[in-house]
Amino acid sequence: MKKLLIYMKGFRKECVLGPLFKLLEASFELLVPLVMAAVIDTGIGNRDRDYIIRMCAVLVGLGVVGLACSLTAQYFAAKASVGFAARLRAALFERIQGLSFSDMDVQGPSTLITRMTSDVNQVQNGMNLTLRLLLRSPFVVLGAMVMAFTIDWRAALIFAAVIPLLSVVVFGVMLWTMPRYKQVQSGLDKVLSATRENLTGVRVVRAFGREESETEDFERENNALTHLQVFVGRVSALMNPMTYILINLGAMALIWVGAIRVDTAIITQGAVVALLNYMSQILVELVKLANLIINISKALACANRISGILDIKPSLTGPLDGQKAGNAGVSFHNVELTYKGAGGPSLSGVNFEIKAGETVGIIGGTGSGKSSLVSLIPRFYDVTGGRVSVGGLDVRDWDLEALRSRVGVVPQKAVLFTGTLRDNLLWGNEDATDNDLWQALETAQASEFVSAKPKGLDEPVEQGGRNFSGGQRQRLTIARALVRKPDILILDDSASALDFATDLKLRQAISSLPNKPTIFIVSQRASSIQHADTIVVLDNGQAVGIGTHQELLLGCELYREIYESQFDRGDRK
Ligand SMILES: Nc1ncnc2c1ncn2[C@@H]1O[C@H](COP(=O)(O)OP(=O)(O)OP(=O)(O)O)[C@@H](O)[C@H]1O
Repeated sequence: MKKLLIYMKGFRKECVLGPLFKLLEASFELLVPLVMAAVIDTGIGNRDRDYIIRMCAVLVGLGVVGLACSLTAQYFAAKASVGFAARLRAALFERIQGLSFSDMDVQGPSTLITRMTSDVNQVQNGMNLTLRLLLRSPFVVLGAMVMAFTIDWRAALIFAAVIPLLSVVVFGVMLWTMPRYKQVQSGLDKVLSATRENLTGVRVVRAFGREESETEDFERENNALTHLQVFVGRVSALMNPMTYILINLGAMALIWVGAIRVDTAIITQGAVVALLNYMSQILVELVKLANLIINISKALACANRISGILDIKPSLTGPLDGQKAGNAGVSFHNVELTYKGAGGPSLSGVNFEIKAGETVGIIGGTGSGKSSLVSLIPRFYDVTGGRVSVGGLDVRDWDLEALRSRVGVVPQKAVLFTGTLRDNLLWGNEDATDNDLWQALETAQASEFVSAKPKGLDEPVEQGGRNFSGGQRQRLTIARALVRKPDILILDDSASALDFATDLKLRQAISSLPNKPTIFIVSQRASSIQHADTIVVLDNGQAVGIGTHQELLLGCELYREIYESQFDRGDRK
């Protein structure tokens, strides 16, 4: 938490004024029982109507001023805590943007979303309550005790007996419930992640008719959470009757002792009422204090989890004076890649060299390592053995930004972002003109359907690009990469949803680009890569064949099998 306090910088005034106004409010509250005592003793005792009205006006005044102080404190506390949370979210977002794919794999997107949302909210809530109540509640408890002892220390001895008992009940329930609330939180996390997974995969769930079993699974998790919540709720609910029993016993004792002392004219009736008021003020504040402690401990746990993310040292950093330019030739030297936490290597002993402007086809069965191989070029992952070079230089010696600005990547999953088509295409190069965008769309075989849209480049893109078909999304992501005019273009199975004719036209258009990039085409279709200058055949993370189509047909059994199986199906073009 300490580390997070740097994000409170600039809110010093709010952190002082918030609690200060809360203390002022509490001071006015502590005066109320005294005024009430005066109304009873002097006003009612002497049947002095004017005095009663004056004192009632004082009570209203105290209430209004107290309310004003409370609202002011709330304003400062909210300003500081909301500002703190906003900065924290921004810092988290920036850190997550800087994480490597490897770091992201370890954390997982669900965890990162939880850190950015509910954890930050919890910390914001904890900060707000701390600013308002951390000083106020103990101040009222102490103040009310002092006032009670000043009124009549003998009668106030009842406080000395009741308050420790009250504290035992309130804090005992708090200590018991705190760890259970943690279990509730983790149950809630489970329900949330089940919901998220189910909603993201809703089409698959329906396609496989899994609605019933998914509902059953969900109900099981949900019922477990409900049982735990009800159980914890019941125990917490015991707190109120127990504290009220104690407070009423205390009140009875106070009235009993007070009556005797009023009879013997040691204290007045008003003083007894004031003592009763102080007792209930103490009760309310003890309950608030217990809630505050629960909230602070929850906030601290969340703050530690947030710190955990902020503390991650990005595992990928480029040297500050790294390589910024070079030709677009790519070479793999004895490359090995083992993902963090994976049992074995996903790539091993991969060697090949590609000259600038050549086209490389990468083919192999599912899970053979095709995506892993191309992800090493823009340094999405670092090799765990050997080296990958671009322009003759190890990618780890490149300035990371410069390296990535030269590579256009079209990932397997076509992802578009909410906005317009233009917004999405400008991701490739924000300075691109409309003419550049249309050229990229033309090459990506997307200009026809984009120009048919009523708003053209200004056509809205809904979340995830769901208002476009799979094939249209693929072509738009290819256009986005082309807008960058990359020196190296990686198409990771990005034409899988296109028909053969469109796929062919796309490859021809890319190959005839004026400054033809070095192109990596990952595909399961032999037809997509057979005209490449070099084809790399992967099997179980190893390059079992490297050469041209003709060479591989003669010398690589796996390639021949893939080709012939597709040829037989008539896939060949
Ligand atoms: N982020 C990751 N963390 C751990 N293991 C991974 C990760 N990505 C891929 N793998 C593993 O590495 C191996 C190669 O995966 P990769 O995605 O490169 O295969 P692929 O040939 O592109 O497969 P496909 O054609 O199905 O997309 C697989 O066994 C996969 O389980």
